Amino acid sequence: MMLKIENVTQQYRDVYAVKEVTCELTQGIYGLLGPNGAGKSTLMRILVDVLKPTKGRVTYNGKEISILGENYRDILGYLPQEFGGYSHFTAQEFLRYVASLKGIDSRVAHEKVDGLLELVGLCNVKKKKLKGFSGGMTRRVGIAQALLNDPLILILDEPTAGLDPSERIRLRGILSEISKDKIILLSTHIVSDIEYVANEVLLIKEGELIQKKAPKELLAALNGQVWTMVMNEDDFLKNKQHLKLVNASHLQGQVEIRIISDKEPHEQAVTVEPRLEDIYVYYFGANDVV
Ligand SMILES: Nc1ncnc2c1ncn2[C@@H]1O[C@H](COP(=O)(O)OP(=O)(O)OP(=O)(O)O)[C@@H](O)[C@H]1O
Repeated sequence: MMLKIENVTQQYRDVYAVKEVTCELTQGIYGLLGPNGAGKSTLMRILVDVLKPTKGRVTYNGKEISILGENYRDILGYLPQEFGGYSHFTAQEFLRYVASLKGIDSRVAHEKVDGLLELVGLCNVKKKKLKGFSGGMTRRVGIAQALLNDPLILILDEPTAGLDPSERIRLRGILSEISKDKIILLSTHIVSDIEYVANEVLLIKEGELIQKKAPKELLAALNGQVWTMVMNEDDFLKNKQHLKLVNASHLQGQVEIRIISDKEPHEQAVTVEPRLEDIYVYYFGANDVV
């Protein structure tokens, strides 16, 4: 099972939404991580064949996905970023409807739908209309519809958007459970979504794939470059703009900072074990640490 992305580029006038992305995905969970506008949704839309790239190609087991057409869609599950509508349907009706569009036999579909409602924790509200659902509940319906045809390739665009922490944890469990025979690609800009489940993390910046590694390898590369120290507020304010800051905790005139630096930033600074959040700041910066 191999999804191969070769020199995939998507250009809008002078903007490259995706630029020369080349990589191979085999069985496992991949986390696509990048800031807003990095090109995650565009790449995913290309991978599910709703958008034809300006350049490059995507193949599944050696065959171009656009040529595979229906055969490709049969093994594909997709949660788009904007998932909604169908507000007058109940959750169960909606999933049965999608199942019929996917050509699933109605008896099989009824069982499948109930199983998936159970899996995403919506059994007790299956007869309620979608218009009354919270953002997190709607997202879970979206995840269920992507799973209806037991896809071998599952593409989830920000599946955790709107989910509360317990729903996020539940989703991570579901993904691990079903990943044995699938290629799962999920996008997010929230590091903790993929820290525990992704076999590999793909970092995307300004349309380019800048890293594709196991979380452990990404973390190892930052060893010795993550530091913490305590400084007073005045010094912090003076030096703040020169620091690659991951976190700043203010307490009684003092600030405990966590920073990335390839050299010892101060004699009192101590190195700490890198986390994926540090990786994010290292590659993408952080402009909202105060
Ligand atoms: N149809 C389009 N026309 C013009 N520009 C586009 C179009 N679609 C995307 N872009 C641009 O391409 C870039 C990548 O967008 P994309 O939505 O793929 O990013 P993203 O990583 O999914 O962001 P977000 O996390 O905010 O959803 C952005 O600069 C966006 O403005």
